Amino acid sequence: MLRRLPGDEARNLVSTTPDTAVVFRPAVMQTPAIVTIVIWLARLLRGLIRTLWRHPIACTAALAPVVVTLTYGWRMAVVLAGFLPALGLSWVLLERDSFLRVVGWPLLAWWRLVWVYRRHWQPVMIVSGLGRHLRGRDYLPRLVKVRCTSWADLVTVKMLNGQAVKDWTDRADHLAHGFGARSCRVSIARAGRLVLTLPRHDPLAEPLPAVPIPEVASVGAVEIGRCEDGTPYRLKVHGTHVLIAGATGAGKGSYLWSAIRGLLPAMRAGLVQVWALDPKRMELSFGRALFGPRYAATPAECADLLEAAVAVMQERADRFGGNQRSHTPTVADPFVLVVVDEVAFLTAYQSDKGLRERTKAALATLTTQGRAVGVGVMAALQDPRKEVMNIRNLFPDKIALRLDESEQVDMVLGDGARDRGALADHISPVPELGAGVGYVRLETSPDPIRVRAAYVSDEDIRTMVAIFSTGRAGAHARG
Ligand SMILES: Nc1ncnc2c1ncn2[C@@H]1O[C@H](COP(=O)(O)OP(=O)(O)OP(=O)(O)O)[C@@H](O)[C@H]1O
Repeated sequence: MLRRLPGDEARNLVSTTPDTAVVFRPAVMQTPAIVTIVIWLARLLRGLIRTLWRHPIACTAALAPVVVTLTYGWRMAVVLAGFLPALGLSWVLLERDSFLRVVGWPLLAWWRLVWVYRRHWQPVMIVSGLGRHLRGRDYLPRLVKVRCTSWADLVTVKMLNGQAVKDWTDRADHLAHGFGARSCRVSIARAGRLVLTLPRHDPLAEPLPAVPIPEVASVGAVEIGRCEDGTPYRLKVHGTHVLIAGATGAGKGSYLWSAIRGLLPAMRAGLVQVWALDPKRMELSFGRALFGPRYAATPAECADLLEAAVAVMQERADRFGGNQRSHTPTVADPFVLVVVDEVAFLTAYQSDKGLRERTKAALATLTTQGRAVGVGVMAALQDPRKEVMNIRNLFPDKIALRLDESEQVDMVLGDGARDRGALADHISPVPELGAGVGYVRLETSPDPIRVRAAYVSDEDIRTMVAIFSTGRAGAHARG
């Protein structure tokens, strides 16, 4: 008690047992001044060593002028003060990335630590309920360190003993606005430690032009757009099935077309076939020449085409059985990607029950058995409810674009995805800002990542058709 209560507060604490006149008053011992001074000096020393250890660059920048002045006189300090900015400027101009990595981001991190996070830590923790103020003392989670990247602050915190990750994910909004960020994503660093990702600006706010068509035929992961950290976003299509959910105008088309664009050289080489189901006739019909006879628009044609894909799948399964367990695309056995725009129209909205059941059965068969024999499904839909799409869990990879309701996020990405920062219901409905922006949760990681697909314009699709039919890849590859 003596250690925990500041000043003489302990002296005023009295307690009684109920219904008696017995009074307990704690004994207060005066600590000798020398002990207090030694403790404060030890703390000061510890603080200094910790600051030097954690912020070597900032400390060097602050101490160097003093050391130079004391050692070589003030003239040398002035000469260096004029020389160093020129050196720094040359470094920035010649090697910007290394300058930012070594000097820029650590300095910014130090500034943000002092000016934003330390300054607001106590009030934000207390008001959000993540810290407690008990009997004159603050019990706060520990702010361990701040790192800066080009677009976000990564704040490592040590939770209070007894706190759960959910306590933090539930307060992501408090944290974001408390520290002046648009959003806050919570991920686990290790037991008891979390990393809060607080964006300083949105690197995906500008639409991206279509990704150049690859030079080489490949069935590997296709570049679709960009991730929030600026790295290319590559979507695996071979050996999986992909479901893309988003409200009308969310930009589902740009995912379908970017995937087809990335596969174009492989389509020309005969290693990939794209089978297109276009019940709305507004999306895939634009590049119809790419699909040849494997294009369907009416519900009956769609059911027939899906059953044809099932037949290919079963024929391959019979042939491969006992010989090979995975598929390598060849001209004889190309990778078949069945692309379905607005799959709910076929599985829920169409009136013909017979066709509906045939479609559902074929889709379920393809998504459960297709990936090992080189048949994949990439489907887009607006409404992710189970009544509309009861096989959504058969798609290993899912992408949530702008959604109308917060509950729909977990329906698409799985339980807890929204708590972990997949705020698909907050994506802007303004096409320039939000179309093509989405959250992806990969099989290997529970933390959703924010991405934006490149926009494939009508002109880009026309170019793709020209390349595919005339073979002028080189002329248009960067088009
Ligand atoms: N990746 C993108 N980047 C920027 N703008 C985009 C992107 N994708 C689409 N848009 C814009 O948003 C509009 C709607 O896109 P799109 O038709 O692909 O949405 P959708 O989700 O397929 O909608 P619907 O379900 O109604 O067909 C496009 O006309 C375009 O202007």
